[in-house]
Amino acid sequence: MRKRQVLVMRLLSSIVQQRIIVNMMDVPMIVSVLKIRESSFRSNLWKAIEWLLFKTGNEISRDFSLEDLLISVKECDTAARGNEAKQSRITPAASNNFDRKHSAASRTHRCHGTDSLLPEEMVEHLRKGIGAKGQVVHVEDIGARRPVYVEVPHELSENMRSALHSIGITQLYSHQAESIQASLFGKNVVVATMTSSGKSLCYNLPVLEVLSQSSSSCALYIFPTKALAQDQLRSLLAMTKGFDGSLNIGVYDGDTTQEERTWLRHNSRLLITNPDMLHVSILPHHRRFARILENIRFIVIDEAHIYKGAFGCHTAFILRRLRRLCSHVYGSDPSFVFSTATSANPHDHCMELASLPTLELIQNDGSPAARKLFILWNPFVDQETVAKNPNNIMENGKSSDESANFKSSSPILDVSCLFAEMVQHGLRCIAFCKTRKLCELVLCYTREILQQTAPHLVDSICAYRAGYIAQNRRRIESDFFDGKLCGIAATNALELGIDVGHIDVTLHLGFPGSISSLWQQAGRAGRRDRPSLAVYVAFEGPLDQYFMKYPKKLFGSPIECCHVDAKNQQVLAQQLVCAAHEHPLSLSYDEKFFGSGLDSAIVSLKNRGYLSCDSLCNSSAKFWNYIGREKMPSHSVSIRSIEAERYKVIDQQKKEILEEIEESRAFFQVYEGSVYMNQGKTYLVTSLDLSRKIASCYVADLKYYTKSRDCTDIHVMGSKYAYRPQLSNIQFSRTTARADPCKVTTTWLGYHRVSRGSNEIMEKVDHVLPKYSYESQAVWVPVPQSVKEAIIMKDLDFRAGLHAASHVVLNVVPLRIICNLSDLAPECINTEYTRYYPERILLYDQHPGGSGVSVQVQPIFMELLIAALELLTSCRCSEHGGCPNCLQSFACKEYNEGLHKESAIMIIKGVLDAEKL
Ligand SMILES: Nc1ncnc2c1ncn2[C@@H]1O[C@H](COP(=O)(O)OP(=O)(O)OP(=O)(O)O)[C@@H](O)[C@H]1O
Repeated sequence: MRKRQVLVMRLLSSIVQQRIIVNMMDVPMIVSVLKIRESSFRSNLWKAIEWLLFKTGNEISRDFSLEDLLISVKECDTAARGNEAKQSRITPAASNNFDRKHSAASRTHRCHGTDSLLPEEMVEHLRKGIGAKGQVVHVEDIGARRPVYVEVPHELSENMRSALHSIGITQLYSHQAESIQASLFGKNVVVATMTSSGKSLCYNLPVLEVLSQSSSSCALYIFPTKALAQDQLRSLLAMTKGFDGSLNIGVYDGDTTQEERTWLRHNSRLLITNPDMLHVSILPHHRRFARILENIRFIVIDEAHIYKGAFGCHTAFILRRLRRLCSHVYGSDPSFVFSTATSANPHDHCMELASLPTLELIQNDGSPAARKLFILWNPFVDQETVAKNPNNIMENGKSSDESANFKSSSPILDVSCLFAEMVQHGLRCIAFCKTRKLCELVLCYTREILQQTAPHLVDSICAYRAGYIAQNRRRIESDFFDGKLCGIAATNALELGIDVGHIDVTLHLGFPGSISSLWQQAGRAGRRDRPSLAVYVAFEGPLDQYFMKYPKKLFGSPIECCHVDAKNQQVLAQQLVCAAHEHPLSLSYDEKFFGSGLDSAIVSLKNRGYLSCDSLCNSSAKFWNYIGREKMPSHSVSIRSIEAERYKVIDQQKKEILEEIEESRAFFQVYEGSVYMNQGKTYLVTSLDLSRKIASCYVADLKYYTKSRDCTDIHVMGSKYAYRPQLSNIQFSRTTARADPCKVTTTWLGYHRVSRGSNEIMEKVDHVLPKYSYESQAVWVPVPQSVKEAIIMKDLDFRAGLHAASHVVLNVVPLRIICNLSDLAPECINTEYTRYYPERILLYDQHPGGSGVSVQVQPIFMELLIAALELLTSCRCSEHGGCPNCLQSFACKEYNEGLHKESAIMIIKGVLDAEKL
């Protein structure tokens, strides 16, 4: 009783003290929560206090906020009804899932130890500790690989040998010697060996050898990111310390000052750049680079596997523009060296990328690799799995069956607990997360855990993702390298080979989209000769659960192909305009670079007023000159589908820029009233200035998060208009999937404030923002009218069926195509609107300009429908809204509302039947 009194006193004083905060926040919000609970509030007050005490381990000295109490009232009310697993209205988006389980999970065992552990020891530690419920469903032991060393080839001069010595290398791996010899022989080479297998030396040694033999020879290095370019500059400068000063190695990118640019153009012999810079600066102004282009001996393309999708397609044409200028204007014929991650087709991919006649593939990896243990971790482990697994006997002798009714079921929480474990036990770790938001959440929750288990380590971890300003990213990279940080929650921005020093463990929150990407990420740990650990934590989605069930499919499957579509007519047209601006086009000379589509593309560009020619010559000898209106056509061709318009997110207290965010994301993430996360801290956004493109926010400890209310319309261009408000009467006699250009338009309605504790909507706020539109590509198939009628006859929800069908097709795409799932989105039907939606199953490329995935999906659409039907009919869930194993989707813009499984089954069957007609 004494405890109760103390607590109530503290609670009341806390409420009084928090009045200002309450005022600053949102009084209506608090009142609305109170109203919802009015009837049961008093009777539940004591229960809530006890609940709060229980949650915080009887820590009566802690201050509780009013919101803590309100949330506890709801929690204990829910728990008392024995309904802890109650679904909130908006399950199961990842963050919600976490929040729903967070309070329960915080009561589970946490390790407070900080003794050093080796990666192998960590496996047992996890099995006995936070993984004692059987979450470790598989451990793949990937044995060590012994190095195959060879002598440094005699073709390399004494100068190169001493350069190697200066960086501590006396012997080469066999693949390095093989590729160096091929390059010195003048061949085009692609090196496709494991991560950290010393691929950089494969190009650095032959390039430096040739450049030091001839004082005019030059080389161009192309890296996909600025960070990699800087990393390479550091390695090259270290290697060439003893060289004479004539190389003048430098980075020429968007961060290079005008003076440096001029100096590099005049003096550099080894220029490091990126495809964007080639596209908008170097090629359009090629005369300024005449010295380099006349003497160019090597073009090096690092991380070639990155060049796929729309970016890959543009880069392929940029390389063709570069090669043609070298050939037609400067009389040079450089050799290519590609370095790429292992894939099923590195040779074909790189040949296509640069349109090369020959290319030598080097893939017999001679580098050593230490042992790696690869854990598959399933937070959704069921009794059956646990019972079957003999490893799941806990230390105290109890079979884990006894606790199998526990489902931790929060991958985000599990990754956060694992992250904290690694850091606590001295293992340097990267936690890879699929999205920026997940990355922030993992950081935030890991810090919360460390606050309880090892507070001195809270600041030793941070997040790393796109959006942070370059200066902050460089600081994080060097702090990690120097050991000031021991863990990073990262998106795939850290998947590429930036050297951040030794890493012991990689955590993978969900399947990253391709097996090759998973290996690429896991390869970041255990570089050099130390054993390492990887832990793949599954989401509840079908693909993750499939790999958890059948680990052989993950570890035994060949790595996927990497495709670049250098025949895309839209991209060809855009790039030909740029090429013609640089140097007149000719059918006779340029077909070998641009392919057989050149002729018709030239005619079309002539008709559109971009090209003209001297009409006296015959068609193949004609030269086509650029006559378009834009002074610099490359400036209007976006090669990464990256939007030029960005919003600055500013911390109004510290007056510093936290992030620069793309316009399309800004309206989802930093609207007025939204809760925004950065480096694990939560901020409240106070304004979004559309004219200055600035979002202002301040740090706020909020117990709710926000979800934007919006709806996205897809208008397939060239087809019937998508959103006419009346029913369509078009009958489709036959269904055939099509890939078409489309216009994607998002309309904002407002947002919800959602409680972090209970996941219930606290308040619905309306607001208006300008609509956001962009052009993209969609793949779609019409649904026959007869199917619609049959569904309506059965009194099922047709719209919800369409919505569910597009989800489930999206869910099976990764079974057939290597892609980043965030590239593609399903057409989601908004439940707030009751207007007409076209009868179709549709997926679209999420990035402005399109990423090329829809086009890849089109020929296999029917196979995907068959797989989707299998998935739906084999899933035993009985809810209309399905489950994350079948039709729910992370990508759902409507938070998985308005879905209907039975209706989706009828729709997919109907489309497949119609296709057979
Ligand atoms: N012959 C060698 N003997 C010993 N160490 C080597 C040798 N070659 C390279 N290394 C070292 O191996 C490490 C990895 O090299 P590097 O970064 O070039 O690999 P990579 O294959 O390009 O990596 P990533 O796949 O991440 O791009 C470096 O520290 C490098 O110094």
